[in-house]
Amino acid sequence: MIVLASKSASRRAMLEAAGVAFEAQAANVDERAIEAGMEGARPDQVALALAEAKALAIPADERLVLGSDSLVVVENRRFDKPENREEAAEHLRFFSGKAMQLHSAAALARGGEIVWRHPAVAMLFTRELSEDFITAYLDAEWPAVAGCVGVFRIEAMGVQLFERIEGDQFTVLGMPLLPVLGALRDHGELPS
Ligand SMILES: Nc1nc2c(ncn2[C@@H]2O[C@H](COP(=O)(O)OP(=O)(O)OP(=O)(O)O)[C@@H](O)[C@H]2O)c(=O)[nH]1
Repeated sequence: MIVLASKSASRRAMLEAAGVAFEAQAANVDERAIEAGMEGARPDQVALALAEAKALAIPADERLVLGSDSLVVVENRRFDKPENREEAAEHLRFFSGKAMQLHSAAALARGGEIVWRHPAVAMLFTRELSEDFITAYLDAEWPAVAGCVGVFRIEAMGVQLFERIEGDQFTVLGMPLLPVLGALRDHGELPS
């Protein structure tokens, strides 16, 4: 059985639906401190570093530990999860009419060493969002989207934000599940 170093309901749901046996433990990682030390790094490098830090944060003897991280980039600005509803509205106003890169990375650790890592990115094209829409959207989706980078749950009303999406659906949900399953097979955690 692997350890999922995450408090993310979306990541847990992906592994459960895929039939992966796992135990979830939140990883106690200071994400802001790691990001602060990576000024100038590419967003895929930051997401990978955070995924690795989470995977390494759980002492699990010889069990595989899976860490993952997602972040959003719009016009070279990086966005984490909104702190409050006002910030969520600000994020949505900025995203309006723009292309959003959603980086989701994953890493596996065993015995305190990273044994596999994978960055992934999806492109989401946000339509022009009116102030009335933003208010009605947050009336319906706040605080459910407080834990979601990009201020959306694609499987819920978040889909109304976009005109077009390019990329893997799991990357959008927060973890590149297909490469993760391949790595679990390679490490004997899933039948080939
Ligand atoms: N339900 C849902 N969650 C999403 C979606 N897109 C991104 N997320 C979530 O947004 C969160 C991104 O924040 P992270 O810092 O990577 O992860 P976290 O939620 O803090 O959880 P940890 O893995 O414990 O760090 C993750 O939980 C993603 O699963 C989506 O479309 N739907």
